[in-house]
Order: sequence, then C-alpha cells, then structure tokens
Amino acid sequence: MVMAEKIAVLGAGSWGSTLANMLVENGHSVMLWARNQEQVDRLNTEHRNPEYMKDLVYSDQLVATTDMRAAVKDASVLLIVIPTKGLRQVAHQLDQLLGELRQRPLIIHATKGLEQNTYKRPSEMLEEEIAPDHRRGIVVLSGPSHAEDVAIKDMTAVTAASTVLDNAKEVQKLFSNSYFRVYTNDDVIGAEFGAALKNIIAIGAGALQGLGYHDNARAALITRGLAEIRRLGVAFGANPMTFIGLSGVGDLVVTATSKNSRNWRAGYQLGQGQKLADVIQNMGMVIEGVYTTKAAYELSRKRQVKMPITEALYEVLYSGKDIKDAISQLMSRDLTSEIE
Ligand SMILES: NC(=O)C1=CN([C@@H]2O[C@H](COP(=O)(O)OP(=O)(O)OC[C@H]3O[C@@H](n4cnc5c(N)ncnc54)[C@H](OP(=O)(O)O)[C@@H]3O)[C@@H](O)[C@H]2O)C=CC1
Ligand SMILES: O=C(CO)COP(=O)(O)O
Repeated sequence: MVMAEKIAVLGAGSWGSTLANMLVENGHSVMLWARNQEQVDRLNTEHRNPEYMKDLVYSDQLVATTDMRAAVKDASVLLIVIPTKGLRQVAHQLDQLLGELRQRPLIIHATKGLEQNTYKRPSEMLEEEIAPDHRRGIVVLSGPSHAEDVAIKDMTAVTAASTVLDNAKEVQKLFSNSYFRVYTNDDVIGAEFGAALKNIIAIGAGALQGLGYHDNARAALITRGLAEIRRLGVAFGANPMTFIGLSGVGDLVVTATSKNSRNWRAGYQLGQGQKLADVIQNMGMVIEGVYTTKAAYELSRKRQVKMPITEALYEVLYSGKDIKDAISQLMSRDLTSEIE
C-alpha cells in the first residue's frame, strides 16, 4: 500500500492533466495548477479540460487552481509538466514560493526538450532556478507514454531517473499501478537526451509517411536516428545502455510510429506539403521537436558530433530546404560502417 501524498502538478496540458488524474486514482491528494481561469473552472465543475484530452472525464477528486501558492502549499511532491520553453520561468516562480513557504518537496519533471541557446536539459534548468534548500531532489519521468493511452488505462511502462536512486524509487511507488509500470534508472543525462531528441526523429518519421515512404524507410530512420541520439548523449556523459531502454528506443518507437504523437503528426503534415507555421498554429499543443531540432543541431556542431538526420531536418525546418532534397542528400552521403 502506497502512502497518500499531497502532490502539486504544474501544467494542465495533455500530459500534466492526465498524470494528475492518474495520481488521484492512485489515492493521492492532487492539486493541478494552470494559468487559465476558464480551464480551471471547467475542470472543477464539469471535470473536463476544454483544450486538452477532451475525451477524458477527470476525477471529481482532482482540484484545479490558478493559484500556484495554493497548489504548492504543504505538497511533499511537485510534478512539473510544462513545455521546455516555459519551464525556466515557472521554476523561477516556484523557487520564490518554496522559499516563502519554507518547503522542500521532491521535484519531478516530465518535460522533453533542450532549452534554446543554452542547450540545457530540463533538470539543469530546474537545478539552476530552484535553490538546493528548496528541494529534496529532482527526478525525471520519461518513456513511451502518450497521454491518450494512459487516459484509457492502456498498458504503459516508463522510467524514473535520478542520480539519487531512492528518489527514483519514491517516484516509482507514487506512480505505479496496474496499467502504469515505472522502472528506475540513475542516468538522468541519458534519460533527458533520449526524451528530447526522439522528437526530432518522430518529425522525420511523420514526414517520410507524409511523402509516401513505407516500412523500410521508417525502420532505417528510427535505427540511424537512435545512433545519433546516443552519440550526442554519450558525448555529454550518458550511459549508452539508457538508449536501449524505455527513455531511449522505447520513447523513440512510440513517438515515431504513432498518430497520437504531435511530433509525428507535424512531420506528416510537413511531408504532405503544409507550411511549418500553419502546422504549429493548427496543432494547438506543443510540438517540442521543432525547437529541439534547432537546439540539438547547434549543440551537435558545437560539440562536433555527427547528427546527419538532425542536420537535414534543421535545414528543412529553418532554412526552407525541400524535404525530398534533404532525403536525397542524406542517402548520397559517403558510405560508412554501421558500428563506430
Ligand atoms: N502529451 C504527451 O503525451 C506527453 C508529453 N510530454 C511532455 O510534456 C511536456 C508538456 O506536454 P503536453 O502536456 O503534451 O503539452 P500541451 O501543449 O498539451 O500543454 C502544455 C501545458 O503547459 C502550459 N504552459 C505552457 N507554457 C506555460 C508557461 N509559461 N507557464 C505556465 N503554463 C504553461 C499550457 O498552458 P496554456 O493552456 O495556458 O497555454 C498547457 O497547460 C512537453 O515537454 C512534452 O514533450 C511527455 C510525455 C507524454
Ligand atoms: O513524449 C511523448 C510520448 O512518450 C509524446 O510525444 P508527442 O509530444 O510527439 O506527442
């Protein structure tokens, strides 16, 4: 039997609201923080989230609020599910609150990306913004987990990664249930690089499908995509084994093969000839891979790590290169060995 905790979930989009609902069903007392009052009112009265996960009827035990202080007060655990772009600012606000409230919760995040210009991973941003005496530890929750599947209680397995294994084990106990199984890992760097970079490959996989390519092309992209994800991660100290785990190949496969993936769908629409600006505007949810492609491309050049697929996608997204030309160029590079 798991001890019931007071948990604050910051970020009420597709993933934050789904996880908040699951944590309520796991027996915890959960407050979900969002910045939109109408969204909060509808969550509290109709138990629906107007813009995200529209088919999900949320538990009537889930309490939403726009007051971050009320959400965080007395919470022993905080789960942050804010897109990469907004993470630092929310973490900064949170740090001030935790100082005032004199609290030191365990901080979990489920954000998948790299910060623009600094190339920081989410846990690095959290470490920089939240003072050590305002937190017990930081844990990454990652892995193949579309909110759509978790909302219908489909079988899901993910990773809780922390340099302090006891913290990862705590998260494992809080989140695991009959359909959601959490494994632990001590490789935060690998978990975060896997999570961020798989979105680039998912856009590529969607684009291939949009262009009419088939199974062999997708398998090639996923496999060679994993090779460059691992290359960059290992250059920053990741354990290579992490990339054959849930937060590596697991998340890559789910995202690069599913219509539930926002990144895959974005790629598909690009492959069908839509403009990037229209794709972003019409998605209505974050497409992390668009921004991660830029950060990863710049980082790979800085570190001199070869990432040909990321580079090709960067040129398509940011320099207006035709996708078909990018594919021809990728296929006509010097022939090389698979194993480095
Ligand atoms: N969706 C999924 O299945 C999964 C997503 N993830 C990751 O989780 C993160 C969130 O994704 P997801 O929930 O899908 O995204 P959505 O686009 O569905 O929702 C984003 C949420 O974050 C809020 N938000 C954005 N910026 C800020 C900010 N500056 N301050 C406060 N709130 C903000 C939005 O609020 P508002 O509505 O007011 O704009 C919204 O509630 C991403 O990094 C994603 O990669 C990880 C695993 C699975
Ligand atoms: O990270 C995810 C699943 O594990 C969600 O991916 P998308 O953001 O592409 O939907």
